[in-house]
Amino acid sequence: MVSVLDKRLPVGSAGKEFLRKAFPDHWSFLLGEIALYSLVVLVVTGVYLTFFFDPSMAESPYTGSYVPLQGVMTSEAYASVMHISFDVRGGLLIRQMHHWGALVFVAAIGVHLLRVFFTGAFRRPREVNWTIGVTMFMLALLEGFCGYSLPDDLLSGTGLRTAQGIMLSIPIVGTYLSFFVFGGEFPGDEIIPRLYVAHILLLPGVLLALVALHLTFVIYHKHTQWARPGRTNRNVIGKPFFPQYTAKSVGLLFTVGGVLALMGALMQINPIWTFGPYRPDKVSIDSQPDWYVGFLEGALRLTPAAETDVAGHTIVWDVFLPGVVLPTALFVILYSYPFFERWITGPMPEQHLCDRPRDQPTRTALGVAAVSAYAILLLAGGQDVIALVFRIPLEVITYTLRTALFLVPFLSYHATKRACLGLQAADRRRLLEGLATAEVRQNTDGGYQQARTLLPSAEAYRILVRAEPRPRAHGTEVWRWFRKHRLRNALSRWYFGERVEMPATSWQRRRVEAVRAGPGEADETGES
Ligand code: HEM
Ligand code: HEM
Repeated sequence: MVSVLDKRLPVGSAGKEFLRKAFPDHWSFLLGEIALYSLVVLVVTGVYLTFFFDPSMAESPYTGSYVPLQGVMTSEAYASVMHISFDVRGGLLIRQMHHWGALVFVAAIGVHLLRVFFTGAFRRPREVNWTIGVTMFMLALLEGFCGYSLPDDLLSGTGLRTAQGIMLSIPIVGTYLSFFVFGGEFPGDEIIPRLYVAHILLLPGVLLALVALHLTFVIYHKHTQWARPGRTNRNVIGKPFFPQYTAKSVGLLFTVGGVLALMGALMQINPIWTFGPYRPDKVSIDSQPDWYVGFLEGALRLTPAAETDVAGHTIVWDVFLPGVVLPTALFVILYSYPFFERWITGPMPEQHLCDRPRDQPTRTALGVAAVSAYAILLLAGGQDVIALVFRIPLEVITYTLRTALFLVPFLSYHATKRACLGLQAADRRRLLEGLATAEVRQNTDGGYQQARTLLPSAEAYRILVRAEPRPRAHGTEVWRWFRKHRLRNALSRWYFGERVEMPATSWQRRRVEAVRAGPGEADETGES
């Protein structure tokens, strides 16, 4: 069969080259794969759910097997999810796997994004793949929100109401947008069928196409690797794709599937029967969105009320800023980050070695500050739960979190930058002083000294091989004073200005050159 195909298609040669591709090993490179495999679980479980889900908002009295709701008017959508949960064989398990899968999927993407950010894996030539990643991240959030809205229970209706409020807050076009999306007044009877098409066809279609493109780029650019003797900016050292890497990756697929099955079987999620079907006149005070929308909910809760009337239009700042400006700003920053860093770095060759976060103090500090701001907004999303559990007045929590939102990122930025520089200084000390041994030596004056050995070459290599962008001073003496260059130079000084210089004695450079030129490890395949 293989030879028949081989004679007709270029599978043999292309396949052989692909199967021998080297993939470097590191646990942090598994995060992208966890995202990939939870997406596989989502597609498989999602297809099963489509067999039973009915995306209709037509209402009728509930007649299913959950006794407390019998006779209550519900939509067909709600009744079908109740049917999946109580009557379909394995329905609740698959539904819970689907929901847990969604939570794990977005979490894996988030942590994968942070890995790529902190190791600088978005630098040339991977900027485009970063951009594709950010688009997938946005689509994943939308996909999760659409899915969460499908069961038409009180929680999903509350979420949709919030989304409509955010749409309405957009000046001038808000009302038209809301009418367009909902097909008239909220909630109408169009929104669930529309979200359904988006959820099972449109968004997964685009998402899967982008995942394919993303992985093609990973193969085309080759994967980044951590600096180790033999690993340079011009080669890739790792396990061949087949059989070693494939075996590991298939193992991970089964692990992700198994863990999600266990979670679906053992941990209840989104029990829609506790809150009942959505009714526009009812609001659930317990409602919490899925975790990945929590930061928006938190931002809405923390922003103080403020309105402005402009030419007969009311701008509701406390909804517009957190609901529209914040997510837009987040994605604009994410999209432009690699290009911003490149702009202040100036021309650099391709970068295939991962940065150690400590070697880029400003980038690492900015990342930690952003994560801390995100964590505070997420906490604010559950401010009512915190008030209830710890019996603290809601206002106290709100004011504390408002202050923390400004203070904590500022402090984390400076603390992280100091910590990175401190770690660089510790590296420098280890390079200069070597490692302490168990031997104690007596000198000619009778004093005692602990003997030291040179730092092992692998470790010296890791410390010394680092990308070394310097603050830029663009242009000639005259041009440098032009505003464009002044801003760029100032940003470059702030970004790259602080670093601990490593000793560059000739013996150390020679050692690095020696290991750099040396062969890779015996069990691994190198590829230029
Ligand atoms: C990125 C991928 C996906 C995410 C993040 C996601 C997320 C979700 C979430 C959170 C729910 C609510 C579950 C609940 O009832 O508790 C849901 C429902 C649903 N999803 Fe997805 N989903 C994804 C992909 C898919 C795909 C590919 C399909 C089908 C081809 C699908 C079909 C469905 C159906 C039919 C429902 C309604 C049934 C129900 O709520 O139990 N999903 N989805
Ligand atoms: C559906 C979501 C995603 C999937 C399934 C996915 C999958 C993967 C996989 C399997 C890899 C190779 C292994 C690894 O480095 O972890 C990878 C690499 C990469 N991903 Fe993603 N990813 C997703 C989202 C993102 C996002 C949100 C970003 C950034 C904004 C991103 C940026 C990158 C980059 C730059 C690489 C190359 C890294 C390197 O060579 O070191 N990806 N992705």
